[in-house]
Amino acid sequence: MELHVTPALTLLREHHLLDHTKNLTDFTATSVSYDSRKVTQGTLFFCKGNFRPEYLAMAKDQGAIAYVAEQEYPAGGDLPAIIVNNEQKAMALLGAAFYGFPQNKLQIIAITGTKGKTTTAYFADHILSQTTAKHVALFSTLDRVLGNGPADRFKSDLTTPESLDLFHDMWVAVNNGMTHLVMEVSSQAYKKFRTFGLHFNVGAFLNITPDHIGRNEHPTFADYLHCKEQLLVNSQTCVINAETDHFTDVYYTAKATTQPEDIYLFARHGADCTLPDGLTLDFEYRNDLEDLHESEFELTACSAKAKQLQLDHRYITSVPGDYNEGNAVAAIISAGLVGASAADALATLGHVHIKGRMEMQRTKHHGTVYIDYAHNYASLKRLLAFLKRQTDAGKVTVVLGATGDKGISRRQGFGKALSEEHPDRVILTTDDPGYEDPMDIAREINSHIDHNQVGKIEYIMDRPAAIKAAIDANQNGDIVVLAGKGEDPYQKIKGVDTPYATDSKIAADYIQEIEN
Ligand SMILES: CC(=O)N[C@H]1[C@@H](OP(=O)(O)OP(=O)(O)OC[C@H]2O[C@@H](n3ccc(=O)[nH]c3=O)[C@H](O)[C@@H]2O)O[C@H](CO)[C@@H](O)[C@@H]1O[C@H](C)C(=O)N[C@@H](C)C(=O)N[C@H](CCC(=O)O)C(=O)O
Ligand SMILES: Nc1ncnc2c1ncn2[C@@H]1O[C@H](COP(=O)(O)OP(=O)(O)OP(=O)(O)O)[C@@H](O)[C@H]1O
Repeated sequence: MELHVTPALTLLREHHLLDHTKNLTDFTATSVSYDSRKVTQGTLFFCKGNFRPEYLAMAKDQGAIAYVAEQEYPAGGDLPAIIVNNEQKAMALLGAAFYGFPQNKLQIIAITGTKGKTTTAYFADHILSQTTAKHVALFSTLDRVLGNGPADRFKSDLTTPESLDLFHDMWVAVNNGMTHLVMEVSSQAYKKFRTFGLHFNVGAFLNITPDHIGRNEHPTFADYLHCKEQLLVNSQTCVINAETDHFTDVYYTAKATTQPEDIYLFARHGADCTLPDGLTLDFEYRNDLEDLHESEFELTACSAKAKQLQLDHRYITSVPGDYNEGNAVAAIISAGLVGASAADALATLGHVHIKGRMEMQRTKHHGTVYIDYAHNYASLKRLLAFLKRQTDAGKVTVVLGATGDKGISRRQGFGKALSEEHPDRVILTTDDPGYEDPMDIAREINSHIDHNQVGKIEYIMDRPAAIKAAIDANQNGDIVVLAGKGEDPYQKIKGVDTPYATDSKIAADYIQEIEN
C-alpha cells in the first residue's frame, strides 16, 4: 500500500476538499495515521478531532512525510502540508485510496437503526457464512471479524471504526479472502464522516427512536435522523422496516438516490404502518410461535421483485423476542440480495447466539435470569412487554441504571417504560456513570417512574450486590432482568474504563455459589 501525492490531490480536488498546499514535495506515503504515537517513517499524518499541535511535532519527529489538516500549524515546520476544508472527509477518501479501495472487492451489507443493528448483523453474518463457506467479515459493536484465524477476531471499540481503521480492516479482510462484509453503521459514523465516500451494496434501515442526543452526540433528533438516513443515500439497494417511526421521511430519502425497484419494504402482517399513496410492502412476516427460547415466523413475498428472491419460508430463530423477528427478516432479505438463499437462512438462524442479547440463565430454585443490552425506552419497553407475555404468573424484577454524561433522555425513557410495563420490583443501580454520581442518576430515573404502576423500588448502587439481591429473592416461575450493560466488561467511571466482570458472569457465579 502507498499513496502518491498527485492522485491524493486529484481525489481531494474532485471532491472540492482541497484548500491549498504548503512546502509540497513529490512524496509517496507508505503509511497513514491519525495518531502521532503510531507514526513511522513515511507516514501521512492526519490532524483531526481534539488534536493538539504537539501531536504534529511528535509525528514530524517520528518521520511523518506530510500532514493533512484544516489549517497550517507552526508545529509542522517545513513539513509538506495539505490543507483541506473538511479533515474527516479528506481522511476517509485518502484512507480508501491508500488501501486500494478495498470496498470494491467486497459485497457489503450495512445496517443502521436505533436498536437491532448488532443482532441483525449477526443474523446476516451467520446466513452469509453458510452461503460463502465462511468468507464473511463482520464489523459490529461487539466483535470485528476480518477472517477465520484467531487473530482476525477482536473486540470493537466503536460501532463503526474511524475511517482509516475501517479501510485498513477491509483491506485485511480482502487479503484474508473474504468476499462479503456485514457492518453496523452508527449515526456518529455519518456525523463524523467515517464512511464518507463509501457505497454499500445493501443498506438496511431498522428503526429510529430518540437516542444519542446530547453534548457529544447529536444536537437534535432531526440531526440524528438525518445522519441515520445517510446510509440509504449511500446504498445501491435499500431494505426498510416499514414499521419504523418517520417512515415517510426515511422512504423518500432512500428514493432520492435509489430507484423504487431497488427499495424493499417489509413489515409484520397486520402492523399499523401507514404507507404513502401507491406504496405497498414487498415482504410480510407473521409470527406463528414464540417462547422464551426461540420464535418461528413465516416470511411471504408480496411483490414481483420480492418473489424473485425466493425467500418465502417458515424460519426459526434462536434469539427470542418479537422484535428479533423483524431483525431476522431484515437480515434474510439483505443477505438474499447479495446471494444467500432461503436454505442458507434456514440452516443458520436457529443457531445464532449473541453475547448480552437475550441471554438466559436458568437456576434450580431462583427462577430465570435474562441479561439484555436494552438501554433506552424503546428497547426496555419491548423487552419487558415480551417477557411479561411469556411469563404470565411470575414476578418480574428489573435491575438497571443509566449512563452518566450522555443519553440523558434515557432516564426519562426508563421511567416511562417501567411505568408502562409495571414490573414487581425495580433495583436501581450503577451503569457507566462517567463523571456523574450514580445515585443522582438513579434518583432521576425514579423521579420519572409512576409509583402507582411499579411495585417496590430500591437503590443498590453496587451493581454486583444489586444482581445478587435480585436473584436471592427470585423464585421459580419468576424472572430477573439485568438490563443495559449486556456484555460490557467495564464500568465507565470518571474517564476510566474500570474492569467489570460482566452481568452474565456475576449472575452465573452467584447462582453457582448459592445452588451448589
Ligand atoms: C465524538 C467522537 O466521534 N469521538 C471519536 C473521535 O475522537 P477525536 O477525533 O476527538 O479523537 P481524540 O481521541 O479526542 O484525539 C484527538 C486526535 O489526537 C490524536 N492523538 C492523541 C494523543 C496523542 O498522543 N497523539 C495523537 O495524535 C488522536 O489519535 C486523535 O486523532 O475519534 C476517536 C478515534 O480516533 C474516537 O475514539 C472517538 O470516539 C469517542 C471515544 C466515542 O465514544 N464516540 C462515540 C460517541 C461513538 O462514536 N459512538 C458510536 C455509536 C453510537 C451511535 O450509535 O451513534 C460508534 O460508532 O461507536
Ligand atoms: N428491532 C428492535 N426494536 C426494539 N428493541 C430492539 C430491537 N432489536 C433489539 N432490541 C433491543 O435492543 C438491545 C440492543 O440490541 P442490538 O445490540 O442488536 O442493537 P444495536 O442497534 O446494535 O444497539 P446499540 O446501538 O445500543 O449498540 C437488545 O438487547 C434488545 O433489548
